[in-house]
Amino acid sequence: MLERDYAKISDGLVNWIQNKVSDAGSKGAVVGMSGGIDSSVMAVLSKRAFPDQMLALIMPCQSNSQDKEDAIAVAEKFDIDYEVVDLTSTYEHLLAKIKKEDNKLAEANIKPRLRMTTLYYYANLNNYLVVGTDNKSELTLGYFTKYGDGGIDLAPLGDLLKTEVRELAKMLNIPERIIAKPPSAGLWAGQTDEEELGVSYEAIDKYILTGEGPEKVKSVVEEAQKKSEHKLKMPEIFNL
Ligand SMILES: Nc1ncnc2c1ncn2[C@@H]1O[C@H](COP(=O)(O)OP(=O)(O)OC[C@H]2O[C@@H]([n+]3cccc(C(=O)O)c3)[C@H](O)[C@@H]2O)[C@@H](O)[C@H]1O
Ligand SMILES: Nc1ncnc2c1ncn2[C@@H]1O[C@H](COP(=O)(O)OP(=O)(O)OP(=O)(O)O)[C@@H](O)[C@H]1O
Repeated sequence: MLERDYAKISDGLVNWIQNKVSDAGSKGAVVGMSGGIDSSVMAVLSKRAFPDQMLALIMPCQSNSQDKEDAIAVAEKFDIDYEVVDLTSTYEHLLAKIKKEDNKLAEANIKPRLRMTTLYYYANLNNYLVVGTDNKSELTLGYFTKYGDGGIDLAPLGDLLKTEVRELAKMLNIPERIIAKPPSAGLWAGQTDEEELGVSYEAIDKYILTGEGPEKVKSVVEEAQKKSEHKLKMPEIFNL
């Protein structure tokens, strides 16, 4: 990986978030905290950017209770104002109304979309922006739910690879147990990113950085990238 000055990157990110929020005429930031590394980093940086105008939302949705405890532990360690909004019953109620057949991914993608809806409620209410947590590895692969965790106003970590976010997290003193957790979208019990993708973030990041790596990694990255191009664009418009 590239040698980087993570203290300088952290200061740059804080300054960037402040400028973007101010350019938008907004007053602060709302961040969803999952108990994972990316959102812990973004919550800590947003708190630095807006010490008194930053809210974290912890939104379990049939989630592992340890993740909620981890998110609360980070919020308390860094004195971050947070609310817990449990979306489980909302999710189950909606699914009971609309479900036609079993489809794990179609059902699971509703969870990040309910979180997005909730984040925007608080953003509207407080004149805050929704600060996302997607990193360069996820954006490159399109490994996020369209209009779910991809439905955000700012993507400050979008130029940092997953492995670089880990270095940034260490520099920010994010608790080790969060840094060490296997990355997971938490969409179903036992899901891990690396199992779903079939390759490790180390290998993915090396390939993104250098264009080199085993054939399997190349095909996973290139196919995912091609399949998800639409996720990073505005919807197609029929031009008159
Ligand atoms: N060419 C095209 N042009 C315009 N739109 C197109 C399209 N192809 C599909 N679509 C639309 O996109 C939909 C598919 O995209 P989407 O609904 O996102 O669904 P999809 O990409 O199938 O699933 C989301 C993936 O992201 C992963 N994820 C989700 C959440 C968080 C994280 C994480 O680690 O942080 C990872 C999740 O595990 C899963 O692998 C289609 O149903 C269709 O509506
Ligand atoms: N239970 C949750 N409560 C609040 N926000 C959540 C929750 N789960 C996911 N999110 C939001 O959606 C983003 C995508 O989360 P996800 O769990 O899919 O994996 P991730 O990209 O590995 O992020 P993280 O490392 O923060 O878990 C999170 O970073 C967070 O902002």
